[in-house]
Amino acid sequence: MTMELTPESRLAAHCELAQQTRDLMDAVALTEVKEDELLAVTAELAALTERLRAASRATPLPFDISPDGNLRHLGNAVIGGANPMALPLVVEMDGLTARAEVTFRPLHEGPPNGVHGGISAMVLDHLLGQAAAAAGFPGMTGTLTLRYLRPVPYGTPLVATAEHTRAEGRKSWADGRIALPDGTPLVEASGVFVMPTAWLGRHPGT
Ligand SMILES: CCCCCCCC(=O)SCCNC(=O)CCNC(=O)[C@H](O)C(C)(C)COP(=O)(O)OP(=O)(O)OC[C@H]1O[C@@H](n2cnc3c(N)ncnc32)[C@H](O)[C@@H]1OP(=O)(O)O
Repeated sequence: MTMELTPESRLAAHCELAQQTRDLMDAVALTEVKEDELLAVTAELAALTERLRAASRATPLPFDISPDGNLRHLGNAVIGGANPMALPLVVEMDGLTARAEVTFRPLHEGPPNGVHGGISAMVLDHLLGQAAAAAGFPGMTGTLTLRYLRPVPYGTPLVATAEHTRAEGRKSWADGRIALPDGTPLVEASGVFVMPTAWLGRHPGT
């Protein structure tokens, strides 16, 4: 794991850029402006892309320690504030349960008016993994099993939760779900997380 010391003000500016980019992505997905305007905006964006590429890294921002002392990963595709692909999901621990409020956007459409199943899977993969890690059993996803019970709407506040259930050697298990605020489950997930051999010795008890 690489740790970097980057000034907080620059990281905050990077996160603002990522948020502006998310807003742009939403606007692109929904725009109805005329063709000449599409072409003009495309040209402006191409110029902006080149400005950002003037100084570029090979990989997204790595794990680091935030000023409040917590491990964070601003480049992560699910929780990373500096990654425009990320929702970003804000995961909180409620006892041993990992919990995140999530409102999907039209950008996440799979079936008409619903969220793509792969997007739900991505959120649950992360949340289950974080629950296992918080319980002291970090690992890579080995197997993720999903049960899609009801279509997942976008534009509606939803709640995603996950909890570690058991561990055996390098393997650990977690369950989770995405649900309506009244608890009605929409998607359920179970996952097996395996601590790679290369991680052995880096974590307590391994
Ligand atoms: C806090 C942050 C949370 C982040 C959550 C996000 C998680 C992710 O998205 S991770 C990315 C997606 N996952 C991957 O890329 C994983 C790719 N696969 C791998 O790296 C390896 O195959 C890995 C690590 C899963 C297993 O490799 P390795 O350690 O060599 O396994 P191996 O020694 O053969 O097996 C160890 C045990 O795990 C089991 N196992 C191996 N692979 C799997 C699997 N895919 N599913 C279930 N069990 C498995 C084996 O049966 C064995 O069990 P037992 O000890 O009972 O015999």
